[in-house]
Amino acid sequence: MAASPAPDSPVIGPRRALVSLNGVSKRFASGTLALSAMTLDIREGEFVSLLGPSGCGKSTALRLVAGLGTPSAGTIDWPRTPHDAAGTPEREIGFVFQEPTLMPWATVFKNVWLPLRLKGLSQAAARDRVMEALAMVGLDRFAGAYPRELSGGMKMRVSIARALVTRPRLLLMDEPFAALDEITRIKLNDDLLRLWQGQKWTIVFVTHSVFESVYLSTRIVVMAARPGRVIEEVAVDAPYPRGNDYRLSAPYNAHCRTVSDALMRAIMVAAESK
Ligand SMILES: Nc1ncnc2c1ncn2[C@@H]1O[C@H](COP(=O)(O)OP(=O)(O)OP(=O)(O)O)[C@@H](O)[C@H]1O
Repeated sequence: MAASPAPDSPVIGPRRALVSLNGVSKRFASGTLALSAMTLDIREGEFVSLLGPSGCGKSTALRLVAGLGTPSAGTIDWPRTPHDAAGTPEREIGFVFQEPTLMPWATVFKNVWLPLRLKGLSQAAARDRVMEALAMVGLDRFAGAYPRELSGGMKMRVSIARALVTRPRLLLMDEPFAALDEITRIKLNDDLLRLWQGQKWTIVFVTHSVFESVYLSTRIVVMAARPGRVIEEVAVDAPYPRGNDYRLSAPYNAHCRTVSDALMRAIMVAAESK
């Protein structure tokens, strides 16, 4: 079975909640109950994946955590984050979408500068941080390039750099690698883990892939649809750093089987509630 986590592994690291969802539901104006009574603590340093079939509310949950919309019921609490005078938490988040959504007319540098520019930082004042973010994703030599000159994987790296440039504590990633080919995806999975370990972020990662979730995560939240809800949680106790040996190991396969079984149960529960 799985080896014990290393002493400094995030699996057994600090356990304080950075953000807590308490009975969060979301019903859209169309009447769709996208999320029903979701309760989940995201603890500092965790890599949590939300896994489930299409329509189970993964993106809705992520968007609510980002403050892009409000819950219809329940609360999202940031117990360790300062709040402004109106009581709004000063979320320090970065958001990465499935599409890189880069400005085609702007250089890589200017794309990554955007969040700092919106905060009022001039190009000169932002330069060091933009270059630092580009170096993190291995693209500092491409600061002057335009998106059309980049491969799909490079565009996604730029999108990640743009999310990192504000130095967020929480990185929210909505199926960021789903549109990439297998080899690029494996490479970006490895790079993301390396960055996560180095920078000690907290990550919430939405995916459809059992294999990707087991490779990356400390914990996997399996969700079902109609209505969107949490069905099971699976802790992945394999130590980091994880690499190709882990991908080919018996513990990895065992975790994939456990998570795959949970996903099948989620699909069946949703089918019964049709
Ligand atoms: N703005 C909206 N207005 C109305 N319904 C919505 C809206 N956004 C999402 N939904 C519905 O809410 C449900 C959950 O959607 P959501 O996108 O969160 O699921 P998901 O698990 O992320 O799906 P996928 O994996 O396909 O991206 C779906 O039935 C979807 O059609």
